[in-house]
Amino acid sequence: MRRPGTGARPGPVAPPGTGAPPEPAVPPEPAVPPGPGTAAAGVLPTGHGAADGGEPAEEGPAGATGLRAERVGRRTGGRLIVDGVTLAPRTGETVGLLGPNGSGKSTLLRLLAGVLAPSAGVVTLDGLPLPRVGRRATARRVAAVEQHAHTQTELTVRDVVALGRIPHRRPWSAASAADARAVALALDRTGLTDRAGQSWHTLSGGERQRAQIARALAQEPRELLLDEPTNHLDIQHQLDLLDLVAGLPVTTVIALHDLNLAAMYCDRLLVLRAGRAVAEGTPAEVLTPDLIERVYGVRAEVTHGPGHPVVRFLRR
Ligand SMILES: Nc1ncnc2c1ncn2[C@@H]1O[C@H](COP(=O)(O)OP(=O)(O)OP(=O)(O)O)[C@@H](O)[C@H]1O
Repeated sequence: MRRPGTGARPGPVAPPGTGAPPEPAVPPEPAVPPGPGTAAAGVLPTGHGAADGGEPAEEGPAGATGLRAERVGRRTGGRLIVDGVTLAPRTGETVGLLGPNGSGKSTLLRLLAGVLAPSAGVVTLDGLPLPRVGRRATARRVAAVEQHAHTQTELTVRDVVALGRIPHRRPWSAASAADARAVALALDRTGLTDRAGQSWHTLSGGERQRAQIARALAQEPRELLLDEPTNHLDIQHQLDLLDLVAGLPVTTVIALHDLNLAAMYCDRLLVLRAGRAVAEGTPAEVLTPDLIERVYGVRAEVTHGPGHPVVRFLRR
């Protein structure tokens, strides 16, 4: 991810690590059931199969790296809600997903995470379709934070963050010192260390959001999928969170509504409208008054200072 004003890219990708998308669901009703049957599934890492003990990870074709969506489509209720979208983030970059409400951003992220199965096209990890990668192996690579986490279970913040370690642990094994370190580091990076013992249910919306990010960090992913992660955050925490993500040596796909934050923090943008990709490129290439009016129906001025474009909306 780019740090605002620097244009700097992160270094090499971190060691494998993390996270867990659930086994891709199979049509006709493609939502994959949440993680291994626990009431905490709502806050579980997307897809990590705690119960699917260690299937060997298959190797993909040489040279194919990272998470890619190739011409993916998703039909739900007789309607194509994602339609032929290709997304191939380069290693270490941050791709912003933009588009109006209902344009398909969350659905695309869920397809990338393997939470939903595409009804057309394919999502691959290092060149292998996700179903062949297996959900546990995918979970060690890909962490996803959805918009609304929930759980019926009484969990502390530390418990929630520790869920991110499940893909790395052998079934039924106790947490290791490395697990404890990863959890402590994730809590620290998200400013939640002093909330670690607090009940999840008593957290504010913004604190829950940060706890979910901490859970994803504890997964130590190489690919991070974030669905409007700044939603509940005050401006300081928005910037802190995006700075944090910018400093991670991971490839990130992030759905954002704030065009200026997208311009500040993303290397590339993909704009969706009615499920289709309508623009892709750098923020300076994509964020034009014409595009903003066509996609959002809003007039805007765009100025190009050093670093990134700045969008100013005009009254109708
Ligand atoms: N399970 C479902 N059944 C029927 N329609 C669905 C289902 N899931 C999503 N949709 C529809 O698909 C479209 C895309 O939804 P999605 O949540 O991907 O959009 P989005 O771009 O993330 O929206 P927002 O910015 O409001 O979060 C919406 O019109 C939504 O109502």
